[in-house]
Amino acid sequence: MSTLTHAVDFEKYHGTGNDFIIVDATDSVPDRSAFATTHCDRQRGVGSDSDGPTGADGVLFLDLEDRFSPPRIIMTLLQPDGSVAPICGNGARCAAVWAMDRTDAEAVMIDTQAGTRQATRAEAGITVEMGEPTFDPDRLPLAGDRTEPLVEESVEGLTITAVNTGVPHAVAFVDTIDAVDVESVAPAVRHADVFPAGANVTFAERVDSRREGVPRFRQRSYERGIEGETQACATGSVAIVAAATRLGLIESADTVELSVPGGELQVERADRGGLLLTGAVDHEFDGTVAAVVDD
Ligand SMILES: N[C@@H](CCC[C@H](N)C(=O)O)C(=O)O
Repeated sequence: MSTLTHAVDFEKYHGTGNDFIIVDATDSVPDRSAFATTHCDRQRGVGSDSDGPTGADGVLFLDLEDRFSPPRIIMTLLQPDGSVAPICGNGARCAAVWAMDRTDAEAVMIDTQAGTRQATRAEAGITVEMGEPTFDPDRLPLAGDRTEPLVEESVEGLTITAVNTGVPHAVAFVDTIDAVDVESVAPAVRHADVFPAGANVTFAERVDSRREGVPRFRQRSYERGIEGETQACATGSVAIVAAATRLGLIESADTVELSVPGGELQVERADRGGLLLTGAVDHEFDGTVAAVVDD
């Protein structure tokens, strides 16, 4: 057997700092996990001619089916550790722009392992359906035969509420988010026995509203699969809104603003149920990298 390499074109996008390498899924990448681990590396991964390596938070393999109206995309997110994430809210927004630029459509349907989500162009970027969060222990999942949701319990010394927003999140409300040493505190919770599939760990601080009647939180998230803090995490933003609503910290969430390290996100309740997330998307650069093919 010989080892060959095959050139793969990519485009690099970010949604409020959560950044992704986008590859057309019709391009042959036999080992997607290895491809993601290699090219997401922050020191040696993809980069632009001017800035050198940037790496990424993941690789989105997108299969565009433009015979449908609205066009559909089958989205598969490979993370830097080689795992597949069922959904990614910021990735979905990037995928939507990628598809809209190819089709001139203003709306697309995105098929993910967590369900189909519609994305539409909005004044502040892209709005994507995020579905209905659940606290159900079986659907999180939580370990054992637990029947009660995990709400404001101490796990590894951190008081958290567990919610699944397409992926599992442990949400901790804190007084001063800048004082949290995320990289020290989060890993034990992310790997806690109560989360058999692991969990993302999202910290939230309630801050003064900028718009009357619109609650506002600052957010920092430590992501499973990246094993570090990211600039934004959309499923985490939705998790904060769901947990804050359940705990009575906010009234029924018509609109909530989230300030993340990479920018601003907004969560709203959708007319047809579930939550919507809106935020900006930027196209960074394009390039070509190698995928290994065993012959
Ligand atoms: N960054 C994402 C979430 C990606 C999935 C997550 N790391 C997991 O493995 O659960 C977002 O914007 O939602």
